[in-house]
Amino acid sequence: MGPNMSAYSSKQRAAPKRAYVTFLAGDGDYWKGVVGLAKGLRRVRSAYPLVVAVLPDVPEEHRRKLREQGCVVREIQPVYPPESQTQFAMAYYVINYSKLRIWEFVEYERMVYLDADIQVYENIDHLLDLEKGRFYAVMDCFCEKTWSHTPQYKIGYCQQCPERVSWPEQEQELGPPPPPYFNAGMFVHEPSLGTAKDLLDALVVTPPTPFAEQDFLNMFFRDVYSPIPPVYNLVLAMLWRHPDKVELGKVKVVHYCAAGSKPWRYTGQEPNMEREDIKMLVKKWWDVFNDESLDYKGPAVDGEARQPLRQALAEAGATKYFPAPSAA
Ligand SMILES: O=c1ccn([C@@H]2O[C@H](COP(=O)(O)OP(=O)(O)O[C@H]3O[C@H](CO)[C@H](O)[C@H](O)[C@H]3O)[C@@H](O)[C@H]2O)c(=O)[nH]1
Ligand SMILES: O[C@H]1[C@H](O)[C@@H](O)[C@H](O)[C@@H](O)[C@H]1O
Ligand SMILES: [Mn+2]
Repeated sequence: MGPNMSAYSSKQRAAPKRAYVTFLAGDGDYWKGVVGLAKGLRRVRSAYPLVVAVLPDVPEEHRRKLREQGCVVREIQPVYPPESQTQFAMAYYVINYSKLRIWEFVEYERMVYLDADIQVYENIDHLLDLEKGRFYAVMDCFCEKTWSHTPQYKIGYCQQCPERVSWPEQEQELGPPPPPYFNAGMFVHEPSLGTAKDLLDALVVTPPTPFAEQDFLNMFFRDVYSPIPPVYNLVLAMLWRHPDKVELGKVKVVHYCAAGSKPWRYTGQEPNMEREDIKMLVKKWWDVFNDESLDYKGPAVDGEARQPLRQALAEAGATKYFPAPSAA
């Protein structure tokens, strides 16, 4: 190796490796979300690449579309929920729990995770400079019907406006007020094989609950969770549930998670979807997706990264915690 080459590699080693990461499962249309996100990150001149953790069921044709947009495609193995309770909701849990694999991406020191139904409208690279050792994410809203199984919803309590209905102090059955709860569509995390192992160890003894990995991550990171402002993950229901808490002009990241709001499936038929702000945000997403000037023009991105961590995992004796599925 010549002197230039070694200088280059030591420089590479010195630079902290950072990236955005999203997740893709299945042969449906979520790849459109990932392409939109890749172009959105380019539009705001993010300094870091977008890694896509793909499950084995993502067809090659879709992986190619992602590489053509400059994404780093990394195949991950599915994470299965603990046995029993799972049967009819199996696919849902496998999809969501598999997100936990991103803690295995230890060639990156720090990552911002973003769901595929998220778009970034202003640069958020500074999130990667936050103090390490904490888990950063935006607090969720409990007001939509998706929350109807919870005591919060039943008494009309939402952490976004605790003053509306305060948590009953006296009532024994509800217990203490719930700790701050984040939406897991966006968060800042530090990959680590130790944490990856702890997550999977905890998962096998945790019965699945309705919000799957979101509930699980909320439990797991409860003591290190630091809320960040809602502009980093606008959960769309905030627009009609807590309009006083949203300044739409300042929002940096939009999460198209409300029922009927995925831009690539939008019909305008579902409740609240006829709102002008929603129509504007859906159009804004399409404008980025369709903007050819945002297509990737850099050097061809290599085929699948060869999973350098497989070796590391084996050395750490961790493979038994990430078993290959028997058959599904
Ligand atoms: O068929 C699918 C379904 C999901 N996904 C990936 O999984 C992510 C999560 O799914 P959704 O965005 O459709 O779901 P929500 O935004 O309603 O999900 C919320 O609740 C989920 C669990 O209920 C997760 O916690 C998720 O992170 C949180 O934002 C998607 O963005 C996408 O990245 C796929 O790739 N293919
Ligand atoms: O992750 C879920 C999901 O995105 C729902 O659509 C939303 O109503 C919830 O608040 C959120 O926790
Ligand atoms: Mn989502």
